[in-house]
Amino acid sequence: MIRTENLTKVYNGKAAVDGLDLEVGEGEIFGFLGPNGAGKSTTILMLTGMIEPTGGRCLVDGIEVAKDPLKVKEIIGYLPEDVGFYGNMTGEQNLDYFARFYGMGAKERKERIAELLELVRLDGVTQKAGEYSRGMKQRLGLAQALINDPKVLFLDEPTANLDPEGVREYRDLVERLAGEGKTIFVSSHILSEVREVCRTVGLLAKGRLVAQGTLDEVARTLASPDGDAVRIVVETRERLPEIEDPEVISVERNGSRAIVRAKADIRDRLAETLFEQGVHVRELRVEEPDIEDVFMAAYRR
Ligand SMILES: Nc1ncnc2c1ncn2[C@@H]1O[C@H](COP(=O)(O)OP(=O)(O)OP(=O)(O)O)[C@@H](O)[C@H]1O
Repeated sequence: MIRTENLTKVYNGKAAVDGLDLEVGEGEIFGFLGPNGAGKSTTILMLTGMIEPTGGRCLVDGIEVAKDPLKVKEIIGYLPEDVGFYGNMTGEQNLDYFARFYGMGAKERKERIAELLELVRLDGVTQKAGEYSRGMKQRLGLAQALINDPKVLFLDEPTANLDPEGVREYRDLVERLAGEGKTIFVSSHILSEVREVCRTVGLLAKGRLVAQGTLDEVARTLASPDGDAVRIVVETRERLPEIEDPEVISVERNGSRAIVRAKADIRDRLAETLFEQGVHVRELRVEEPDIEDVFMAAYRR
């Protein structure tokens, strides 16, 4: 549903986004992670047709964004990092103003806006948007992003201004929208945020994609200098014998426990070998890396 090919944006001779190849499937909730300044917003601006790439291209639902930005805008919703509204108009009036750009008739606008205000829990709010708290602005931004019932939703740091209750409601909403078949692309520098809602992630650092896949896959790739080596924890009653297996990279012993680093998950074979040698296995499991740790390390790279 979303694809970038060698996507690049250069500002003042420096690449903010550097040869990005991304692929996000239909109905996915994709988390675009990276520290401040990694190039997340710049990528989203290119994907939503707000700025043009210096090189490469991006496609949304098969449409090349730079060639047909208006067509793309019809099928996407976008919540920018800093949402701006007309301060002297209510939330409803702001949405109505925005909805007109989509050529919606008065009746359709009224119904859709009422539905959206309820969805983001701003129904019944009569204040002008200029008096809104940051969290309320964020909610109104989300309603605005949904006005055209988009197929693809781009959310740039959507929880930045929300309180815990707001974050919980936002998560429920994202799940619900994904349940309707929408593709959701969320950028964040907060791992725990992405971890809650996203099935797949891409990690960006200095404009480059460091890893992509499920969170576990990404964590494993980052954790291990030899790519996707599997760490197997083995605890045995007897001393662990030498392991002769072509897939084994190294064995680190510590008393009755050992960490076996292997090119693949060889637990079944290992269990059989140890059984044949009369060694009693107490524990045999794949050690999942601590995600927080590996991401922090990747951020610092
Ligand atoms: N309009 C611009 N002109 C010049 N440089 C820019 C411009 N926009 C972004 N940059 C630079 O590009 C790099 C990436 O910025 P970007 O805002 O895309 O990062 P980000 O990952 O979204 O970070 P943040 O979470 O802080 O928004 C930064 O070094 C930034 O200074």
